Amino acid sequence: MKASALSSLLHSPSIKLGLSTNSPISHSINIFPHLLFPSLSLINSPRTSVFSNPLNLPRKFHPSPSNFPIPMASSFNSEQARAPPAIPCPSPPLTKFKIGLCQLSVTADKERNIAHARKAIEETAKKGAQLVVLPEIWNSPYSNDSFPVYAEDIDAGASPSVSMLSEIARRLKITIVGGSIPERSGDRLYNTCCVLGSDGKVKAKHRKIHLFDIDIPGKITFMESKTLTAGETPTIVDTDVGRIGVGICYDIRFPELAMIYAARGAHLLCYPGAFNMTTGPLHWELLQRARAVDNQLYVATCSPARDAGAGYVAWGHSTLVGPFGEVLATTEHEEAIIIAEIDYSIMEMRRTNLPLVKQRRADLYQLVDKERLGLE
Ligand SMILES: NC(=O)CC(=O)C(=O)O
Repeated sequence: MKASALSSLLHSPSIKLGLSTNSPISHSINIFPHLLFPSLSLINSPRTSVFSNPLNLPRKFHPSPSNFPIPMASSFNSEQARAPPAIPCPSPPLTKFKIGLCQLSVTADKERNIAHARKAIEETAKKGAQLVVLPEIWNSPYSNDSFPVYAEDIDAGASPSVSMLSEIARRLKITIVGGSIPERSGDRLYNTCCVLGSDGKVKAKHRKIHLFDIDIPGKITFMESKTLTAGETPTIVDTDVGRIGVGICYDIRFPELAMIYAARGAHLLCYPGAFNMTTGPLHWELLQRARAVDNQLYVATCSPARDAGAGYVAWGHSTLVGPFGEVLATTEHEEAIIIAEIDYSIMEMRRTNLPLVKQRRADLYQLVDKERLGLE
């Protein structure tokens, strides 16, 4: 590369962003020194299929101090590993409380499902739970045929399911992460979770961001995108029991969402979810523990109970995982109410034991929260 071409590249805005560790979006753009200095790296680099080498990067590029200056530990700028910088976890309103996970049976009878959920929430609160979590799609069968039929217009106040949650949250003075229901908004349908505060108000509404489209021939094929529209925003909310990040089922497979919640100061992530008989045994617990241990926070999931005769058979196994990746409470596939204790002082202790936040290498990578940066 000629010196003048190199100079104009280095001074172009995109290259400046790529090289600056202080820029909030610097690491969302991949600029590699060997692309600027091809002679350093292209020696012995055979071209192969774009699939095995999608960025077409040279295969034999070995970063070394001579072509990649290694920063001193003090210049890692770990607080810059999140853009914008992570918000420290706020002091939660309480340190210890009981969470209740209602693994409910779901039928084709919506009125029965609502009455049944009401009873289960009452029972869970009686057992001391200050936070109650419901399953994904608890008022309707989980099927593309059912979603339009069972959908409710939450924003129009025409949702018997959310009205029930609101009434019971206010009466029992508890927080409810209301599983999810099919939501109708104009001509669109969403898979939506409402979080109810102890005053009965809807404090947050999360629309499933990642739609579950799966095709494993002979095992499971399901296309949520046939009927549903994806939500557009992460959802994090301050409640009487701490700062909660919400995802629905398939959302748990995307670590970036959980990382964004952690960077926004979440204490607890709640994922109402209905994994299935193919992916459930292998991935359900693994994903929960991964999200918890990576982010050093609590993760709670709540599934419908299994109905072997249903079109979509849920795995069950609602679970609470602690900030060290430990399973604190779980169940099998039948209907169940799980009561477990959350103690945020343990989370603080784990973060002191293993200070991942301070040890991040902002000089090598960065997570960009586009919503907080106003880049959406
Ligand atoms: N049902 C889902 O949204 C997700 C799921 O079952 C899986 O990811 O597997």
